[in-house]
Amino acid sequence: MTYPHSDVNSPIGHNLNRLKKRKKGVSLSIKSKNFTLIGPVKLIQNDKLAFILRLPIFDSNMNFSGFIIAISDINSFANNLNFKSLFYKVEGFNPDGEILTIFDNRPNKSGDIVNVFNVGVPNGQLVFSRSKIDDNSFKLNIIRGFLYLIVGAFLFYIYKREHKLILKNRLIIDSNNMLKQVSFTDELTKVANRRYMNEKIEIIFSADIPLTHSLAFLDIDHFKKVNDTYGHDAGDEVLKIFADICINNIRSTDVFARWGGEEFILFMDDTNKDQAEEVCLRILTAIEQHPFLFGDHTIRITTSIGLTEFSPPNDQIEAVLKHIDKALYCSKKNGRNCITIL
Ligand SMILES: Nc1nc2c(ncn2[C@@H]2O[C@H](COP(=O)(O)OP(=O)(O)OP(=O)(O)O)[C@@H](O)[C@H]2O)c(=O)[nH]1
Repeated sequence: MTYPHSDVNSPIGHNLNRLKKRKKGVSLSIKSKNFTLIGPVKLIQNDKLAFILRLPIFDSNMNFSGFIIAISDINSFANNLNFKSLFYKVEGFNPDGEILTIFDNRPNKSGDIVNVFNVGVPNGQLVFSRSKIDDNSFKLNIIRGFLYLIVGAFLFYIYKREHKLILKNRLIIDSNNMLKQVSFTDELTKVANRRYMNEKIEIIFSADIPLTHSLAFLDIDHFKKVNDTYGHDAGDEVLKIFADICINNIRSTDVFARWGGEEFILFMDDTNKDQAEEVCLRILTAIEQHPFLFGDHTIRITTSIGLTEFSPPNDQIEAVLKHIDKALYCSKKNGRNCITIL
C-alpha cells in the first residue's frame, strides 16, 4: 500500500529481511521498536537519493508484522540548505553501514574539511562538514542551528505522517483481529465454533509431525428434555455453563469447539487415548456433579463422549470424524453418561 495514493506510486514489494545489506538496519529497528532513518540512499525505483524512514509495527502480541516506510524528497531538502556564500557537504551515516553524500556544493570536492559536526538521528547519524575557511564562527553557528532545525522539522514531519499511518494501520489490524475472532467464535457459548475446529483439524492433519493426538465428541444427554421442561432460555444457559466447565478442565493447548446444537468437539494436542480418557472422565464427572441453576430450578445433566486417537499423516480426517461419531453413538446406546473409545 502507498500513501498518499497516487498513480505514480506503487509498492516495490521487496523483502527487507532477504536483503543482506539491509539486515543490520532492519534488525536494529525491530529490536529498538523505534523508527530508523536511513539515508541518503539511492532508490531502487528511480535512482534518486532519498531519506528512508522505517517504522516497525507490531501486532497486539508484540509480534513484528512489517514496516511503514516514508521516503523523503532529498532534492528539495538539499536545495533548502543552499547558502550561496558557504561551501559545505552533508553526509548521512546510517545503520546499514553506509555513508553517502546528501549535498555538496564545494568547488573543490577533495579540499580540506575545516569544520565537522554531527547530528544524531534515530538509529543513525548525519555529518555536516564545511571546507571554506574565511567564514566567521557566528555565521557558522547560525548555519548549524539552521541545519538542526531542518533535520528536526524533517523528523517531526515524518513522525507526524507515520503516526497517522500507524493509527490507521492499528485500526485495520484491530478490526481484522476482531472480525477473525467473531468468525471463529460461537455466539452463544463464546468457545470456538465449527469453522475454527475445521481449520484447526486441517492444519493438524497436514502437519508432517509424527505425534499422537486425541479427538473427543461430546453430546449433552436428553438435552431436548431440558428445552421442553424449562424452556429454550434454560437450554441456552445450560449450554453456556457446559462449555465453561469443559474449558476449565482442559489445557490451553487443547481446542474445544461447539460443533452444533448440543454437540461439542475436543481436540487434545499430543495426547494419547489413555491420557485423553482421563481428561474426558474429568469433564464427565464435573458435568454430572454440577448443579445447573436456572431461576428456582436446579437442572442436572450428563454427557456422552466418543473418543479416538490418531496420528497424522497416517490417519485421514474423514475416518477420524467417523470414528468419534461411531464411538459417541455407542456411548448413547450403552446408557449415556459414559465414554467409548474406538
Ligand atoms: N436451547 C437451545 N437448544 C438447542 C440449541 N441447539 C440445539 N438445541 C436443541 O437441542 C436438542 C437436541 O435434541 P436431540 O438431538 O433429540 O438430542 P437429545 O435430546 O440431547 O438426546 P440424546 O442426544 O439422544 O441424548 C433439540 O431440541 C434442539 O432444538 C441451542 O442453541 N439452544
